[in-house]
Amino acid sequence: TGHHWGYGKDNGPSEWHKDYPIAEGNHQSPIDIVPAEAVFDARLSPISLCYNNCTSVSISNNGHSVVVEFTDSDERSVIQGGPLEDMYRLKQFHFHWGGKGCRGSEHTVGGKTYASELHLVHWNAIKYKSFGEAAAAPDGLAVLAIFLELGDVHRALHQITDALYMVKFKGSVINFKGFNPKCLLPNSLEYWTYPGSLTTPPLYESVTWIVLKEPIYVSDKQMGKFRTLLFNGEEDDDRKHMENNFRPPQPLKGRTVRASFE
Ligand SMILES: CN(C)c1nnc([C@H](N)S(N)(=O)=O)s1
Ligand SMILES: [Zn+2]
Repeated sequence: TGHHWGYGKDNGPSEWHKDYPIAEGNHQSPIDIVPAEAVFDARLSPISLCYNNCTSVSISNNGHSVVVEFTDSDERSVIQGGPLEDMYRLKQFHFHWGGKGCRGSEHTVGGKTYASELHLVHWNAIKYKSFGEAAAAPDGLAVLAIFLELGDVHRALHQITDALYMVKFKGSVINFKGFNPKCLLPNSLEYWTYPGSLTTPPLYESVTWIVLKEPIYVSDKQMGKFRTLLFNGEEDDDRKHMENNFRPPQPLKGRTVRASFE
């Protein structure tokens, strides 16, 4: 039904402000991170990720990305520390990527784009009772962003890319238990952090972004499997490969980006 947001010419990021005026707000994401302008903050403690007995539930194609959902009814997979005052529960992770061989990340670093960007989305379960409630609060969400750079094959990512053929169409969901996202982390947890928003509608300005400096490396073949996903549902004859599902950088509007490292 009706006109829905997406990444095409008629419903893409430049059009979103019509249905979501906050798109032109002062705390929008992603942004271009300029390392030389980031402020080192010695008070920033290390990020603490406790994903040990995390509980993935499913992997699905929501028509915008491929999403791995987690049970967020307890404290089994949480992030804390760093710029965060409270403990945030992992709800889901998903990716943004480009077309063959070209840019696909949402955040950029001094104008450099990466092939893809992984977002681990968490919500503040200390202060709020649900993701929806948290999503409406400035300190409600925390998204950990990890860049994917083209290089050698990433062994752990195979668990994800080998499942993609089963969620080819929008609306497909399959069981995906026992996946622990800590296998997708780079060696260093050094990061930049700034106050921003969801990068897809409803674009709520409720996200503390934590962007890791060190990328993980994945092969072009693995990235190619993301592009076999489709934006459309099985019944839709108008087949469109899922690619370039990223929002370009938005104005910084005077925000300070802090760095956990010198
Ligand atoms: C409702 N949830 C979990 C999300 N809503 N928008 C999301 C965006 N994909 S992002 N990129 O995480 O801001 S994630
Ligand atoms: Zn995202």
